[in-house]
Amino acid sequence: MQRTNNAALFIGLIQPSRNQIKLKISDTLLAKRSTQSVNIAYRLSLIAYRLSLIADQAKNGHLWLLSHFRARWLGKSTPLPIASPSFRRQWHSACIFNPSRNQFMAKDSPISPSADKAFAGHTPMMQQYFSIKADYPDTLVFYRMGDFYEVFFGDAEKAARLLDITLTKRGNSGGEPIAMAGVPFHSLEGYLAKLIKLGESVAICEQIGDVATSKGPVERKVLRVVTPGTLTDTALLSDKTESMLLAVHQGARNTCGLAWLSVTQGEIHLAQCANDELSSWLLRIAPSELIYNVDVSSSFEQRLKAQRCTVTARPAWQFEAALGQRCLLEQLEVASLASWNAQDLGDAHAAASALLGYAEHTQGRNLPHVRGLQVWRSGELIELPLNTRRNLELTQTLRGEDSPTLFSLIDSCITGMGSRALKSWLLSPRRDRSQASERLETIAYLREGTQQNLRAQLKGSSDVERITARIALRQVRPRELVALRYTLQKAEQLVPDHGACPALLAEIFTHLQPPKACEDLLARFVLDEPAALIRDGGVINHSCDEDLDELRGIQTNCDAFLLDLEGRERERTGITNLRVQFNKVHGFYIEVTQGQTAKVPDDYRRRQTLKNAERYITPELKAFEDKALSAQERALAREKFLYEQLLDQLQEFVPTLSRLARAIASLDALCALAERSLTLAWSAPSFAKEPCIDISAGRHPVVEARLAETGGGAFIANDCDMSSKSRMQIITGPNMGGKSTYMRQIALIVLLASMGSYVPAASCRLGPIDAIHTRIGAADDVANAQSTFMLEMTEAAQILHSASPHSLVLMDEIGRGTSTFDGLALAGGIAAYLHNKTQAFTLFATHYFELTEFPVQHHGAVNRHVSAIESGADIVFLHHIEPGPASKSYGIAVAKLAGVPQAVLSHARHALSALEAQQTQGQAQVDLFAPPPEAVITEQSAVERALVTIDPDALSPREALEALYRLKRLSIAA
Ligand SMILES: Nc1ncnc2c1ncn2[C@@H]1O[C@H](COP(=O)(O)OP(=O)(O)OP(=O)(O)O)[C@@H](O)[C@H]1O
Repeated sequence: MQRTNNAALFIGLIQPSRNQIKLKISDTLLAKRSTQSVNIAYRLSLIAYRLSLIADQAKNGHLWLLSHFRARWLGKSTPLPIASPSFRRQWHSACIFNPSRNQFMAKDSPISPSADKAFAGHTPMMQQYFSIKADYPDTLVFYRMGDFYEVFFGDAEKAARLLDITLTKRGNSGGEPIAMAGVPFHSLEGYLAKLIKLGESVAICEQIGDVATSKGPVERKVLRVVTPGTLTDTALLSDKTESMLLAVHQGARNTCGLAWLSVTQGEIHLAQCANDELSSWLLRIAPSELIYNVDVSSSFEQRLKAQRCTVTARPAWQFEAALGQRCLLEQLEVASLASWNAQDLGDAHAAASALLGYAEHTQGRNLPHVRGLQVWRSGELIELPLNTRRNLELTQTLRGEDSPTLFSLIDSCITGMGSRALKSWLLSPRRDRSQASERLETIAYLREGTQQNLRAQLKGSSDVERITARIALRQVRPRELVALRYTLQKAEQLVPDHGACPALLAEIFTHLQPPKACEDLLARFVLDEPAALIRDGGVINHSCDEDLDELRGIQTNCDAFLLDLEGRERERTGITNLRVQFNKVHGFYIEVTQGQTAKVPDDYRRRQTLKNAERYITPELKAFEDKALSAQERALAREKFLYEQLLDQLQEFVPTLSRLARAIASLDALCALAERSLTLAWSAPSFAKEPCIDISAGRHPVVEARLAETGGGAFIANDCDMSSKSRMQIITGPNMGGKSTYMRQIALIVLLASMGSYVPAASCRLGPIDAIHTRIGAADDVANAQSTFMLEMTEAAQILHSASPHSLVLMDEIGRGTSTFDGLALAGGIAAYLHNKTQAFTLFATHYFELTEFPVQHHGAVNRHVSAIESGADIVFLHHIEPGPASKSYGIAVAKLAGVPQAVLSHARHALSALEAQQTQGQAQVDLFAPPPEAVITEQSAVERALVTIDPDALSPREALEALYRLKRLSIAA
């Protein structure tokens, strides 16, 4: 808790926002340590408790103490009465008075009296630093000192290492030189970007007091904490990716509550899931930062820590369902969560309480722009497990690059908002087709020419979504406001020129009405080309404030005034070479050469004597000097004041601007899909109720684009016809023939159709789909101690456990990671399981010829092969999928293509003939797919039969002993 110089005895609950209280108790009051003062403190604490407010200044001073008590009380059913003896006992057992701070502090507070003793020898400024740092023990504290942000001690060493800046030792505090490193204030953003990329968090501590008037160190305060999951600065964020903050709460009975948001978006997301579904949720949300309850089980914690993001434990009291529900109601300004059907999601509410608390803590204020809620339920979305995303190269290539991927191909959005919306559509397709159908209907409409106009008008639009969030958080920069103004002007022209349009588009257009008053306000207040930062001045427009105009007038009229004064003084004194001048050291002065000094009037006061001249000041010039010099400073202060006022006025437009931003994003994404469908000659898919994947002339969009780019020839389109009667394709054919490409293209077409996009095919009819699973290729996961084969089997096991008859499963060369017989046997077993039990739509590519026998006994399976022709020892790939099994594998021909030395090839050919001859001679036919014989069930033994009759709970000790003897006898007899 900050110390306060407030003269009042005490002020309680100064900021009654729901998850922050500032409980200020004046030093003088606490210094008395009287019964009265303690009682007041008790009373305030209790009010805080009764209002169920949570202080977010954990582990420090009173606020920590309150939360600590509160967490304990919550376990009890009755609240403690004011100043009851047990309250007193609790207070004294946990709290200690720290005389050097005039504060009660938690006994284990990092700034307890004992810790304070250690501060005693430090300079006042260092003491201030330590007290601030105590609130942010795990965060780098950037402490503003004039034109620099300084970091000290351990932080300095870390920052110097991470940022490659110089570590120095200066001065002396507490008997030791101070290790420090610093960065200039104007290059803060660059350094922050670097630290955030490395997963660090930074508390920005600014000078908030008046440097001129403060005695001792100027007052400083942490105004915001920049963490990887709560970024708002456009410079630190990727244009096309949201930075998500996720809170995870481990509930009772194997459930988890999830709450997440992007601080720059206006929406909170909630979900509840079973523990074993957590991984797929984490994958889908892809948080940049994850917070969890410090009390979770250690195995749960390990799972969370395995995430590739910043993971932080937060105090248990921050995860509380009742509080979370209240926070949500307040945040959304509603009386009930019923309209989202979210009133019973206790675990998610608990996560939401921590989420909102943490997000507000980092921003240093509440989040007025967050007004939307989206509840996600297991089973609503099509499952896209990690392997599927990776293998299908949806947003990243297998090498980890951003392109060429499916997303990079379809993302022709004009704005960052559009790209982000499109990415989330791609990665969160719904099982229910209504959303996809609406999008398809809109794309069809946009393809009729409208999209070109709209896209042209969207060009140059700014990121309204992020700017709006920054307005709400009062962090917006002047130039962002100008960009917003231009976008609002553009948005006015986005209104459709057509009458009837699809419902989705009509809804988008209703939100595309930019608030005219907001545009006018921006035009009136902000210069067309303002300075980058308000602190530099030159931001507020002319003629919108008289005081500012006057102050600016003084600065601009300075030259004219001085010339005028010079003329008048020359006339008055008769000194023709008299000059009025200015320098930074002495300010304004009148310079008279030594020979003319006798003519100087009485009201001239000497300012400086030079060899050849005297410099004077007059009362009039002094008055002007005061006015001119202070005018600049005052103009700057006035601009800052007016800017704050502007931000106040802009707050009322935040909800409209958020809606506008979402409308622009959706419109942009839909226009991009329309444009892509035209440019890449895609067609509209249709949806069916019965299970089917019926594609004619389907293409792999990324491979096709790549071939076109590199002049690698035309892509060969292929059909796929799967239904409940023909659910499995066994695909064989030469290496490089196109098996993987074919399988992947089917998955991509299914995904594109499910998100509501046109597809790279002549036609596509798609039944219900609940998941896309892939087992394609495998790289050793040495880091996780998994061999290629282990990984292959783990992935196969996951698919066999989770796939359903509505899933699409891609199995590429399963079993190849072990010996031929093991691999073949396993591949046969897996194919049979998928066919008989799972009954998923399965594309099963293999080099085991034996598996081409599979369809003979399994009527839901068919053979397909990729065609190739041999010409001498060479091979030509036709990439065409045809019915029936492949006749040969052409492995040696492909090796030749790859440039394997001739000697190796002849050796291989020779060995191959020998192996084939050996196989045809001595092989008895093995039925690979026959079910295993039933396990022999042996009869129960006498002991086992006797055991069944015993009910241990019903036995007395004596009877138990007798039973034991009886069992022993039976076992000897047997
Ligand atoms: N339908 C197609 N039209 C044109 N080129 C294709 C087609 N399918 C595949 N190719 C080309 O052939 C290359 C190899 O395809 P793919 O990896 O699918 O073969 P594969 O049969 O799975 O090989 P392997 O069995 O060795 O894994 C692709 O990178 C692509 O350049």
